[in-house]
Amino acid sequence: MSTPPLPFGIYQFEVYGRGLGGERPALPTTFDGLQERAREQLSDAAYGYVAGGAGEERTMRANRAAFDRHRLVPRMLGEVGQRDLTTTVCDTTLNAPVVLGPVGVLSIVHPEGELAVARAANELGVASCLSNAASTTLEDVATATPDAPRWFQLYPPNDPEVRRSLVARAEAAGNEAIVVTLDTLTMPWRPRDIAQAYLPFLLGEGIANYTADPVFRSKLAEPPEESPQLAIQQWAQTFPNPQMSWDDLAALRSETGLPLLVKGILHPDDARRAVELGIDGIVVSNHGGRQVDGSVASLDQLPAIVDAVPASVPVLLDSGVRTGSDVLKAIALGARAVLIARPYVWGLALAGQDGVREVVRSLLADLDLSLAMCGCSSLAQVDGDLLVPAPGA
Ligand SMILES: Cc1cc2nc3c(=O)[nH]c(=O)nc-3n(C[C@H](O)[C@H](O)[C@H](O)COP(=O)(O)O)c2cc1C
Ligand SMILES: O=C(O)C(=O)c1ccccc1
Repeated sequence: MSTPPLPFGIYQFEVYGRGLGGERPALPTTFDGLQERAREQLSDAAYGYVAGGAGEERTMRANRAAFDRHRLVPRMLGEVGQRDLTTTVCDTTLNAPVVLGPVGVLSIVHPEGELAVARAANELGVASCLSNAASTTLEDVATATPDAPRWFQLYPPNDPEVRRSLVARAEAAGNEAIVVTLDTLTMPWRPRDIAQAYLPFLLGEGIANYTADPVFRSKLAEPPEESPQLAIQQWAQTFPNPQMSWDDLAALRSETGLPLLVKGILHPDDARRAVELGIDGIVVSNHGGRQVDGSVASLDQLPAIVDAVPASVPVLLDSGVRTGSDVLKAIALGARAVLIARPYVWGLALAGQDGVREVVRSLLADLDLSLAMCGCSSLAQVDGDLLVPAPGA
């Protein structure tokens, strides 16, 4: 008989056990604490790039406020000694409803960047989604993630040949899904980066998937190794795609047999239209408040989008998820899973692979314990009945 896997919540006893020997966790144990420590350690430019958002950062605050407008109502005696946090998204079985979301240019916060994230995800068996704007090639990241689900995120470049080549490579590397992000077809107005006059790509960070791409390379007069500046220029011309249309999305749909999710959806009509095109999953997201200042909180749009698509289409959510109770609230409002970004990026900045692992284990432990104390032993039991509006909300 196989023994059931240890619950994620057991992590707290590991911490308390080490405390008996005088050891304390290496990292701060709250999001604000992590961010504050990272600020002390990183350059102003790198810190601002990760921490910042669009405009006055109202949408970043709106994301947090949206979680605060819902309150959980714990239920007693649910017989919750054995918990199951698994869920399924498209064809991928996840051991927990938390995915490490796509974050580009991680070399600006840690030399091991995306590789450290991939290794931490692999250790935990947690799903991760690699950004196409990574500092490491998708092939190297695939090698670092043999035992955990892995997705690839695409910003469709304005050159369809390069797009097809990236998709073919993502398939060949064994990714289980492609996530196409639609909310970043052009760089947004981000005052912190403008103040630093800092765009990491122009320094050649985060373009490894392009400089390694045979089609992209074939269009260069000289190889990137000999003329990095030329490659950067070509990337800067290939990346913006504000002309992208629904027909282009349909073309992408026809170019891959992998499950295709769209990320950045905030309106139910956009979700419906994507599903009509054969899209397999929706990520409700405002990009962590980094794109349109004053735009709606993603959590506030979640219920309408869940209602708009067939139950067979998984709806995921990101932007502002910080704690286990945030994950529960998103699931109670209809999300199949959530993505996180800045929390694990701060873990990476502070302690590389170990830091990512510690941040993600802590979140999963918090989720597992909160689930139990809400009287649920599986995610299927989490629904709207678990929530009430906060007073005044
Ligand atoms: C530094 C940084 C880089 C990002 N790069 C990408 C990217 O390359 N592709 C993408 O789809 N989303 C990207 N995102 C957005 C995240 O995937 C995610 O939607 C958002 O950050 C979630 O909000 P959170 O940071 O509040 O958890 C990035 C976010 C950050 C903070
Ligand atoms: O910085 C970002 O949020 C982002 O998504 C991005 C945009 C262009 C290239 C890489 C990442």
